[in-house]
Amino acid sequence: MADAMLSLNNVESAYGPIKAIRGVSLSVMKGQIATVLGSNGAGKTTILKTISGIIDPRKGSIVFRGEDITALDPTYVVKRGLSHVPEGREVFPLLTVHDNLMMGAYTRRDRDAVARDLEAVYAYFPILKEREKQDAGLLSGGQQQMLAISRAILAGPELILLDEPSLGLSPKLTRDIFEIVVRINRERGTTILLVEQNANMALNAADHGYVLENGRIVMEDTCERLREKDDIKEFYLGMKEAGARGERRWKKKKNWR
Ligand SMILES: Nc1ncnc2c1ncn2[C@@H]1O[C@H](COP(=O)(O)OP(=O)(O)OP(=O)(O)O)[C@@H](O)[C@H]1O
Repeated sequence: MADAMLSLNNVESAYGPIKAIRGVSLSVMKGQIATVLGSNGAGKTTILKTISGIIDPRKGSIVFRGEDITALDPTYVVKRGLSHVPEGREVFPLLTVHDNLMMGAYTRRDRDAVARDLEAVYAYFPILKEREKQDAGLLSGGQQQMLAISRAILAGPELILLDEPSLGLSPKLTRDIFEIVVRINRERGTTILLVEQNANMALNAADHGYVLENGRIVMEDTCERLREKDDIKEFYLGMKEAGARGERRWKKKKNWR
């Protein structure tokens, strides 16, 4: 049985009066990819922001590599080995591709290892090497996603938090990026927590999954088993039953079986 690298215990976070996540408990096992599925506004981004210290939770605790990191400053959390790839990438548009990557490594002193990591990300994404002297703002959306993931690797993380890498990308580019994410996990042993609306891609890439609805976890299981569940097929994989019966089932309340 793998160890939990990250655990959230009964975490609640809010924006003023709006409770965005309530009583969220989840674990990410060392060496695995875990995913949180959920539709718009379910609270996926809030979970990641709460883990990385951008938002302080109102309740609950977060343990990373055996240490309580609840509400710690994001800079400290990064130094402990946790990198966050935010939704919308947030690359520095006026810095070159190379300088964006080096921003990821700026707290590191192990220069040789940084140089090896730079070579590794250029091998995963050769287009970044080709364009290393160009401003990041000139890259396409998909290339900026590659850059954001690569910048996270340059921080030398044990765990990467990945917020909707498929956002705004074509199906082909989404597949390509997911393939590299899985390789990063398998080849480098980096643990990954991925939040996604694209359930199909996420359930194929990840080992373990959680379903988030209105800020609460309503289901968890291995991704292999989640793919076989009726509610997941219907509501997340779009495999509606045909005809009137299917229509009735579609309208009925989800009961997460
Ligand atoms: N800065 C904010 N101020 C107020 N409410 C917010 C803020 N950010 C998010 N929310 C609310 O918190 C809830 C959860 O939002 P969150 O962004 O975490 O969801 P999400 O699952 O990541 O959605 P999406 O897939 O659309 O990015 C939503 O009801 C949202 O409206």
